[in-house]
Amino acid sequence: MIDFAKFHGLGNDFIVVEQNAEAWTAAKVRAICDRHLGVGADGVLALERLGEDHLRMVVFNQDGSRPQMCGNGVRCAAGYAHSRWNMSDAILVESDAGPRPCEIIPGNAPGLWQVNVAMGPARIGAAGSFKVQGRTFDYVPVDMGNPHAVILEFPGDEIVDRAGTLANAAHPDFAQGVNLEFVEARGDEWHTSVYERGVGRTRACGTGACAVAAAIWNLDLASPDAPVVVALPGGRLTIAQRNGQIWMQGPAQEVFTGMYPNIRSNEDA
Ligand SMILES: N[C@@H](CCC[C@H](N)C(=O)O)C(=O)O
Repeated sequence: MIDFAKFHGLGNDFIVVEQNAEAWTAAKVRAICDRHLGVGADGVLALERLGEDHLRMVVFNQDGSRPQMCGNGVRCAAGYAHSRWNMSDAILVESDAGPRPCEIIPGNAPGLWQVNVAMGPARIGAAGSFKVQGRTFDYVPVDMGNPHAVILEFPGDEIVDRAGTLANAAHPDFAQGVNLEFVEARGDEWHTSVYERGVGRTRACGTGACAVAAAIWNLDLASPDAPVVVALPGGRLTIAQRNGQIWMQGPAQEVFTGMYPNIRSNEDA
C-alpha cells in the first residue's frame, strides 16, 4: 500500500507521497490521478527528506509527464514538511528547476498554511503568435523553470481548451509543450485562466501566476515596486519581485490522508 496525503493550493490538487520519484512510472501516476478510477488529482508530489529543513520534491503531471517545477505544489510540499517532519518556518525545497526557499507565515489554522516562496528569476523570451480557429493570439513566453506563454486576452473556456490542446500537440513554437495563461485586468487584479501542460485547464497554477506578473511588469502594465494580485478560478496569489527574484504567496491545504494499493495499472501489464 502507498500512504498518501491529499493537498491542494487554490484547488490545484496533489497526491503527496514520501517516496523516491523512481518508484513512479507514468502509468502509475495516470492511474492514481484518475478522477474516476483512482484517488484523483492534477498531479503527484514525490517528497524525500534531505536534512533538517531541507527536502526534495519531484512533480508528476496527471498525464505522467515530469515537469521541472510546480508553484502550488511547492507550497503544499512546505506545508507537508512543516507538519509531518516538524520542519521550521524556513524550508528549502529542491526541485528539478533548482532550489526554492519557502517561508511559512505564522498564524496558520490546522492543515492550512500560508507560504511565501522564492520562485527564482523569470526569463522572458521573444513575443510570438499562434492561431486558434482563425483567431490570432499574441503571447509572451516566460520561463519560470517550466515553460509558459502569457496572452493578454480572456477568450472563454472553449477557446482556452482548444488553444492548450493545439499548443501541446507538437506545435513548432512550443517544443517542450507549454502552460498557457489567458489574462485580463479587472480593477487592480489580473484575472487568469490557465491551461496546464500535462493536465488541461486547472483551478490555479503558481508558476503560471508568476509568469503573468513577470509579463505584466515586462510590458510596463504595472509598477514593479508593488505586488501583483493574480485571480485564478480557485483564488488569489500575490506575486512580488525583490532582487531579481519572483516571490509567490498563497495557501496550501491538507484535505485527507489515505492508502492506495500498490497495484500494477492496466497500462503496465
Ligand atoms: N500547477 C503547477 C504547474 C505544474 C507543472 C505544469 N503542468 C508543467 O507541465 O509545466 C503550478 O502551480 O505551478
